[in-house]
Amino acid sequence: MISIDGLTRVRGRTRILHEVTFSARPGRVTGFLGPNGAGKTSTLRLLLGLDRPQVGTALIDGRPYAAWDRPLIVAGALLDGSGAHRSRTARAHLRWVAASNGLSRARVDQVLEIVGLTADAGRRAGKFSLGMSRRLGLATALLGDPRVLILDEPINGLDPAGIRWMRTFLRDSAAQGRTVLLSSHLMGELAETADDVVIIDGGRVVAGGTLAEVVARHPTLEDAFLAYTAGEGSSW
Ligand SMILES: Nc1ncnc2c1ncn2[C@@H]1O[C@H](COP(=O)(O)OP(=O)(O)OP(=O)(O)O)[C@@H](O)[C@H]1O
Repeated sequence: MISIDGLTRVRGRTRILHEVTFSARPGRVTGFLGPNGAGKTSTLRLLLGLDRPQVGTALIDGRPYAAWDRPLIVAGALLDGSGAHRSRTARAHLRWVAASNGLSRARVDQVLEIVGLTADAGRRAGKFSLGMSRRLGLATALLGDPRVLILDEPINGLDPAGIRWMRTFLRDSAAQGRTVLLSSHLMGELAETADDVVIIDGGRVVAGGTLAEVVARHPTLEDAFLAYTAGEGSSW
């Protein structure tokens, strides 16, 4: 369970998040949507303890992420890139992260298999394509078999087969009882994947609920999104 309550973050003189409040529940995929610069990544960084809010709390299963002893078991995160040093092979990177969290080498081979990188495990991360880097980042997130997944634009850089694979993977993860929170600005993709939707614009939550509640009287999620963000043509 992810519980975000009253998050406010100021950078310099700009308030980039204003009392952001929402939750993401186990067994469900929650889509976190917003135009460019709306505050999605900023919210996810606060949730992962990479930045600190001036006001508010962001909890994973009742505690801040950084307060968990073995965080990889609680939550797996995919932000920008793979997180691997360019000169490290995919397998060496995963073994290093696994060791730091007391996880086995056997688990490294499992996650390589899950994300389809077994054949490339001996290649250096710096030689990976964008899609392969995303897969390696996801493999890292999955190392601890976490009950919560936090993914920033997970399908960026994936080819059509990879997008389909990711969709199925996220749905299966939720079906197994995991909490899945993913940010995106790809409406069609989210309409296929998300159970719940939160829309943020200008650092404020402007809509939230089940997919059906958020779409409501609008023909599609994209129409609802553009109406909530008053974004017809402004940021696309
Ligand atoms: N390092 C930074 N320094 C100053 N301002 C920042 C920084 N990172 C983000 N911001 C500002 O915070 C606001 C929210 O940015 P954020 O990256 O969270 O948006 P986003 O919804 O993830 O956007 P996108 O869809 O473009 O990735 C923007 O106004 C941005 O300019």
